Amino acid sequence: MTPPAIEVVDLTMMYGDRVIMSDLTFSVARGEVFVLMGGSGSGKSTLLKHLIGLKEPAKGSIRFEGETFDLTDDDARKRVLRRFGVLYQNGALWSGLTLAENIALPLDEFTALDQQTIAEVVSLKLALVGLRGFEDYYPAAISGGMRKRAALARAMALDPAVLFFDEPSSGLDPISASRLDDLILELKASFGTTIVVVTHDLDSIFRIADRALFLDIEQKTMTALGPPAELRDNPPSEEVHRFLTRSSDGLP
Ligand SMILES: Nc1ncnc2c1ncn2[C@@H]1O[C@H](COP(=O)(O)OP(=O)(O)OP(=O)(O)O)[C@@H](O)[C@H]1O
Repeated sequence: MTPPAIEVVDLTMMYGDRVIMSDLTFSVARGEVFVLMGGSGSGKSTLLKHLIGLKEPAKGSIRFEGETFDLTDDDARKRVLRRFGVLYQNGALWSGLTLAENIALPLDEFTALDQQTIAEVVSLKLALVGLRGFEDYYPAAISGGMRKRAALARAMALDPAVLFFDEPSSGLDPISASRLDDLILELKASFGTTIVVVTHDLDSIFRIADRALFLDIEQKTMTALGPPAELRDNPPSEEVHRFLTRSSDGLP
């Protein structure tokens, strides 16, 4: 049997002596859109850091396609990281580089492709996110939504097995945010990419998530996991009910 994309077993996350969350056990299936949700400060970004190997579990384990992260083995760690694409909250494109140069960076670093081929891959990735012809633009010359999409093209450069998004809709107007959701669904449908998204945004959660995990800040553990509409209709706790039925523009 093929292992799940990501398998988390009995994870405890800590900063210093402070426990953020404990007893987290869940799997992300290959090809699903999996949302990490919860109130502000519940530990969503911290969990994302654990999943991409930036932070070591205080307890428990995380496997990627059956392989454990060995943070002490640099080569093994790079091999796993190369299979991930990460889209950080602030996009983080290099402002002094054109979009083409930004997207070429991971290809230069991790592949032996020649410059002509890299240019072709770059154009392909830009076309994929609706930015055909924007190769020579600098990030400052395009809109916030376009910058996010360009950052997505860069995260897709190495054809990742798993794409991680940290609050993709933050700072975007509703139309640009909805366009990004469309893209997430397209990537899932066209490439079968496994996609893990941290978000507060209810519209987005109901639209894109196959399953969502709820981190409860009071209980310091996960208290719900399932398709968001099912969790809304049969909430396992008052917190989950409140979170999924609040007015969509307010935070819990
Ligand atoms: N580097 C750090 N050192 C110490 N504590 C931290 C650090 N980063 C986050 N925390 C704390 O860990 C808890 C979880 O933070 P985290 O950013 O993961 O939550 P979040 O659910 O992503 O919040 P938000 O939705 O507001 O982004 C918070 O109490 C935060 O103050």
